[in-house]
Amino acid sequence: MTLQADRVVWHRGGALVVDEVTLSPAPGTTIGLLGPNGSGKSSLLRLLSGTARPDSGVVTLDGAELSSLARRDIARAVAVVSQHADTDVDIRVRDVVRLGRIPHRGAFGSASATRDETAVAEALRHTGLTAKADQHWHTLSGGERQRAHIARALAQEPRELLLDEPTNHLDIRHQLELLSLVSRLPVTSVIALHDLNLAATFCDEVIVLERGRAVAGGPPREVLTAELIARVYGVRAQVGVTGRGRLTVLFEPGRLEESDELTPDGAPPVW
Ligand SMILES: Nc1ncnc2c1ncn2[C@@H]1O[C@H](COP(=O)(O)OP(=O)(O)OP(=O)(O)O)[C@@H](O)[C@H]1O
Repeated sequence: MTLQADRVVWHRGGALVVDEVTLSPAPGTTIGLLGPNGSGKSSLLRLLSGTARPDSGVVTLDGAELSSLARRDIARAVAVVSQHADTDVDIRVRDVVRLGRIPHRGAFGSASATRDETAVAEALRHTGLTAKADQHWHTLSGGERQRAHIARALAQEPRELLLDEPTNHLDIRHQLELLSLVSRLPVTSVIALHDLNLAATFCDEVIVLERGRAVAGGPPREVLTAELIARVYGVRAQVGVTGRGRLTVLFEPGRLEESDELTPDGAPPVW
C-alpha cells in the first residue's frame, strides 16, 4: 500500500483542473507527471500531499483517506518539494534541512538527536551541499536553494516523495544527479517534469495530463511516442533509442501542421 489517488476531481476558481485522475504507483517506483503548462500537474501534487482536498474521489495513504489523518502522520510518510518555495528568514542551509526532522519529533523533542543529525548530514551529502551547510539561505544560488529544499525533503526520510519540477533551476549535471538519486531511493516518487528526456531516462512510468485529464500512462517507451507528443504538446518530435538503449526525444522547431506526417508508432528506431 502506498499513496494513491482514486478518480480525484478538483475545481479551482470555478475551472476544472483535475479531472477524474487515478494514480496508483507501485511502492518504490518513480512516476513522472507530464503535460503542458496548466495541465494540472501541480494541482494533482497538491491533492496527493493533502494540502488540498478533492471535490470528489479520494486520496489514500496506506488505505486511509488523507483527510482523516493528522498532518504530522502524513508528514512522517510524505515529503513535498513544491515550486517557488522561498523564505525571507535569514537561516542557514543546515537549519533548512533540519526542518525535515520536525515530523519525527515527539512532544518532548526529538526521539534521537543522533538519528536527526545523521539524516541531515546524509541529505546534505546526497544533494552535494555539505560544504554549503553553514551558508546563509539568501546567499545561495537558485539551484542551490532548490537542492536545499530537496535535502530537507530527504532528511524527512519519507516513504513517498512529491516533487514539483525539481530540476527547474539546476544545471545539467545536477539535474542528472538529482533524478538519478531520487530514482535509486527506496521511496515512491511522483515528479512533475517538463523534460521528456529526463522522464524517459529516470521514470519507471509516466502519466500525461492534458487539461486535467490523464490521457496516457505507462512505461515511457510505450507512452512517449511522436504521435502523443504531437497531440498533447502540438510539437513535432522524433523518438528513438540510443546505442545504449536509452529512449531519446528530439524536437523539431516550428508549429505542427495538420499535413505533417508523424513517425508511425511501433518500436522506436535505434540511433
Ligand atoms: N487558484 C487558482 N484559481 C484558479 N485557477 C487556478 C488556480 N491555481 C491554478 N489554477 C489553474 O489550474 C490549472 C492547472 O494549474 P497547475 O498549476 O496545476 O498546472 P501545471 O500543469 O502544474 O502547470 P505548469 O507546468 O505551468 O507548472 C491552470 O489552468 C491554472 O491556471
